[in-house]
Amino acid sequence: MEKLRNSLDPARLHGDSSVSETALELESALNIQQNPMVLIDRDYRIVAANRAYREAYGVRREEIVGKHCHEISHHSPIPCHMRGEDCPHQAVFRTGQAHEVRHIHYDQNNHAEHVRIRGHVLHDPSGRTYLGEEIIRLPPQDDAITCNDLRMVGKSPAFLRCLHHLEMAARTDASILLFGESGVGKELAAQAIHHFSSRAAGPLITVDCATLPENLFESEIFGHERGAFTGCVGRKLGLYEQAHGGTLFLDEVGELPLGMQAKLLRVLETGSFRRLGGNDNLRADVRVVAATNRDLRAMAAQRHFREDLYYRLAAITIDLPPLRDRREDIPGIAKVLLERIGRDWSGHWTLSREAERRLCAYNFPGNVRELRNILQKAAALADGPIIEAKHLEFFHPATPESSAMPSVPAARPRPAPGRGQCPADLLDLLERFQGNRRQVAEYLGVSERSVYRWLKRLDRD
Ligand SMILES: Nc1ncnc2c1ncn2[C@@H]1O[C@H](COP(=O)(O)OP(=O)(O)OP(=O)(O)O)[C@@H](O)[C@H]1O
Repeated sequence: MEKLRNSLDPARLHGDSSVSETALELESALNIQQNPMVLIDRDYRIVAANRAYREAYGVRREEIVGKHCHEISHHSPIPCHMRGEDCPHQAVFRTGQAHEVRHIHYDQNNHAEHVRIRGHVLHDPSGRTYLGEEIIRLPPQDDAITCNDLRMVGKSPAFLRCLHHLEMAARTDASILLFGESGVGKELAAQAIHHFSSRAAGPLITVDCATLPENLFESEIFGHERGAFTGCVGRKLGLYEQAHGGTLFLDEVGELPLGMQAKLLRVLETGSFRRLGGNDNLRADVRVVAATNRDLRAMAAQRHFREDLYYRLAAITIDLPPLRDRREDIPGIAKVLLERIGRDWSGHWTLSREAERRLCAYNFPGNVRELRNILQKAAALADGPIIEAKHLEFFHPATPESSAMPSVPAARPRPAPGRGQCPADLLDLLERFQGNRRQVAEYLGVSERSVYRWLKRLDRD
């Protein structure tokens, strides 16, 4: 870096005559780096690039020096932060701090690859700042995170920004609150955090707060000793203790009744607990990730959620964008979901161009879960391997062009299904009520917890 710094002589860099000579000198300094590296000025112009960079992107020196970085790596006429991406250039020149992001870069043949970019801050002798971008190329299988055969797919700026936040947050040991609509991928995001964290080799334990019965809360979370209550045989480790050395995922934390919130807060604050019927104060080393589709701050203002618990859970908050705000991801996710359906049903389906266009225009109130539902039905209806537009059944065929959503039919309560039974058309109802589980529950005359439990079961089937 020192050699590089010395080469950054402003008189030579910005003088007319010796730019290429200086670029060559800088380039030889950059060649010390094995990873592709490029030096960029405040105006997004490439000042020099090392050999590894030129080879990775299939470009000659004369083709890139003096060009805008976004033209070369993103094939875009505008800087990537203007397209919604987290841009190291912005961060370095605004804050003067090093910055790391995950992006998709394109080579000369328009081949996309996932990269991690480390943006270093460099100063020339007169104090002028430059961005030194070191590019770490990620292996192809890293374009999706594989967790228990579930893949988190996407390449839109909104998705990449979210993925980047998940990765950065995962590296800390702080508690993380994931916020997003139903079906948007919060559980997958929690798995991704665990996977990226230093606790990845430890357990990931999920607590479905929406379905945990109040009377079993303590024994489920803290465990119990033998004979702690009538009918209790043997000792049981609680979920909190089981998560020792790993991550505890509190799904649907907004559904937790106030009484349980107080008990949860106590263990999160002290890190210590007792099994039911036990006398020992035990400790577990646990990182907490929570998820909700509720506005917990508004709930706290109405005293439906404890404010102190909110702050304990939300050291870092990450919003997961709804699918309609990242439409570019729809074809890629649909492809992966169809592959999965094909594996499960021993078949093979792809989308016709028109079917893909229709999907990309749809609003998806139920997000990725709804997309999967639509594709499953379409695969069942298709009489060959190609899914046509006519096979796609939308409850809300609203498109961005006709953005007014048709109103939801009047929610006259329907007789509840058999006790504990999941109605066959649950996913259709979810679509009809625009992903609103509370309205589905009211319509069915069951608790929201039941709807949540059925949905989770469907995800696992
Ligand atoms: N980016 C993605 N790529 C591929 N599949 C996804 C993605 N996001 C979500 N899914 C799939 O969509 C379904 C719903 O995801 P998930 O259960 O994580 O959503 P959620 O936000 O936790 O929903 P809820 O709030 O209703 O619990 C799952 O089958 C999941 O595998």
